[in-house]
Amino acid sequence: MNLDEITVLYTAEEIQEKVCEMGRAISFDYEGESLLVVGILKGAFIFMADLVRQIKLPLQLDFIDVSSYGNSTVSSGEVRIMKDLEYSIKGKNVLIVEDIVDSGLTLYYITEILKKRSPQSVRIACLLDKPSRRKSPAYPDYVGFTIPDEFIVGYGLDYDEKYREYPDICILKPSVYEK
Ligand SMILES: O=P(O)(O)OC[C@H]1O[C@H](OP(=O)(O)OP(=O)(O)O)[C@H](O)[C@@H]1O
Ligand code: HPA
Ligand SMILES: [Mg+2]
Repeated sequence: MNLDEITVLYTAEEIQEKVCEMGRAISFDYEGESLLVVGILKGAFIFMADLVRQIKLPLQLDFIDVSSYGNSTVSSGEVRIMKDLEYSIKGKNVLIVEDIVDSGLTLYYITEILKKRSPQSVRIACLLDKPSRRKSPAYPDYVGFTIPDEFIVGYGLDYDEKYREYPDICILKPSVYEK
């Protein structure tokens, strides 16, 4: 990892504080109910691991893997399911957990698919929201940080599969990908 390529936007401590806040809000809103938490691989895996430990409700986990970016910083515009959910979501309260909503295409595609499977409810929790780049209607219910139009890495987010393990949320310098 080359630290000259990145600038810290939110530290690991700031992220934990925000994730605790989101966990409290979700626990409050669904009090007395149970949740099926659906993580979108791979980017959401770290956020999901931290978030579920802050949700004080009975819950189950499942994962779906879609891809639209490949090794680029711009969405290809085409979303493909690489791995579907293991369990039925019929009659369940589904909470989709996503690391970032950028063009909104991934989330729009996934919510449309899941809504057709007769869940009791579908809500979305995303850590980062980049509304300036939206191309599809995607309305997250729980948002951690609203961020500017920068390419972000760290805390699960990658550029060309690098930086996912970095503990802070960072801006990737454009000189890295504008070649
Ligand atoms: O709002 P959008 O423009 O669709 O972008 C957001 C999606 O793009 C990234 O995933 P990606 O498809 O790169 O796969 P990954 O999670 O495995 O990194 C990110 O994790 C979100 O899932
Ligand atoms: O800013 C981003 N960083 C990493 N992955 C992404 N996928 C969409 N936007 C981003
Ligand atoms: Mg993703």
